[in-house]
Amino acid sequence: MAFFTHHICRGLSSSAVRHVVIKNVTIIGGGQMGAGIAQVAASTGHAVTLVDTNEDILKKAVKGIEGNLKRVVKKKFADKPEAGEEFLQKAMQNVSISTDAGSVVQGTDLVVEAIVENLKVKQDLFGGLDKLAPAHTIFASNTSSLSITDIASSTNRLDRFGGLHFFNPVPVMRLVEVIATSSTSQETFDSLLNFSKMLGKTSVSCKDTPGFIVNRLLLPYILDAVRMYERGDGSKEDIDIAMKLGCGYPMGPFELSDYVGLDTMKFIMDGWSAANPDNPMFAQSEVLNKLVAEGKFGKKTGEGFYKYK
Ligand SMILES: CCCCCCC[C@H](O)CC(=O)SCCNC(=O)CCNC(=O)[C@H](O)C(C)(C)COP(=O)([O-])OP(=O)([O-])OC[C@H]1O[C@@H](n2cnc3c(N)ncnc32)[C@H](O)[C@@H]1OP(=O)([O-])[O-]
Ligand SMILES: NC(=O)c1ccc[n+]([C@@H]2O[C@H](COP(=O)([O-])OP(=O)(O)OC[C@H]3O[C@@H](n4cnc5c(N)ncnc54)[C@H](O)[C@@H]3O)[C@@H](O)[C@H]2O)c1
Repeated sequence: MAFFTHHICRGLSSSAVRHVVIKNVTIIGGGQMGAGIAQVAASTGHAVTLVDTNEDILKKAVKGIEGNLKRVVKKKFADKPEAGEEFLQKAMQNVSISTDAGSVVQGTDLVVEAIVENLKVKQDLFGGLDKLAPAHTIFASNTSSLSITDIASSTNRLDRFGGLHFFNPVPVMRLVEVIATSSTSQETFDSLLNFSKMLGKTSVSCKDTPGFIVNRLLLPYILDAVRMYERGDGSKEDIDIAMKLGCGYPMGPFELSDYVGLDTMKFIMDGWSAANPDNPMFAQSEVLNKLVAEGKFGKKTGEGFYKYK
């Protein structure tokens, strides 16, 4: 069920803006991003269905969400344990899981996709859901690097399609990039901005340009660090220490790469390399290719640039 509200948008003087109030959210992809988005949406009162093709991943995601929320409750409700327990119960009741995206989108206001960073796979998913979701349902992708316009092209709801780019770990990082394509309607864009606000996030408005704002600047930095290491100009440990202590970053580029996932990083690089074959920045990285070929995807598999076991 969708609700429409009218409100006066700050900065737009007297123009009334309509937006869909998002109550029911379907999040597709139960990996690190999908689980994080589900946690935040459920704990801010949204009815969330988390979907993955793999049931074990969904069970692990729910366990992770519960564990994270217990930590939050312990800290935030230290002197009100009963209120904390109620908050936890409510949030967990807001989460359900499914392996069948097609059946759950029928009652949803918003689909947020956080599956593998591959254009064809995302297009296939959205193309199928477009035929099943109600007309009012907004589709959004959490892609790191792909064009929202390209992903949306598999659907007939270009006006109700945008980008919601969250940051890892979602419960901690305060930003959401809200991306409008040239076809995204103002109502859809305002609905996505409002949803981000409801999640307690700060949003920035982005055009559908490669990497939006953050990754357009972050990618060259991380890739330059990998090249520096490959040339032997610095050890990964020293590069990480240098950026943490020299720039005040919470993680160095290799720690951050392991945290993001080297499989995802390679998908991003390969995609940009295909689109920009003459740009040496996206040339194949031997080190990255080797780690990914060995299944060393970073923190999530227990080893990447560093070992976590
Ligand atoms: C080549 C391509 C490369 C580009 C890749 C792009 C990828 C993508 O598109 C964009 C990104 O996301 S870019 C990536 C953007 N991301 C970054 O840049 C991240 C950079 N790293 C950081 O900001 C920090 O190291 C962390 C926040 C991860 C950990 O903080 P710390 O101080 O070292 O350790 P701490 O003291 O343990 O934790 C502090 C608090 O956080 C809480 N918590 C932790 N993990 C949690 C989780 N999974 N869940 C929930 N909560 C979690 C914890 O409970 C604690 O809460 P409290 O209430 O204070 O008790
Ligand atoms: N990792 C990050 O730091 C980060 C940050 C921002 C955005 N992103 C983007 O978010 C997306 C997901 O990244 P992640 O790190 O959570 O990946 P992940 O590998 O942790 O999770 C992806 C999940 O999607 C599932 N999946 C794959 N195809 C599916 C399908 N057709 N239907 C349902 N589920 C499917 C997989 O089983 C897996 O559980 C990617 O587009 C990535 O670029 C990642």
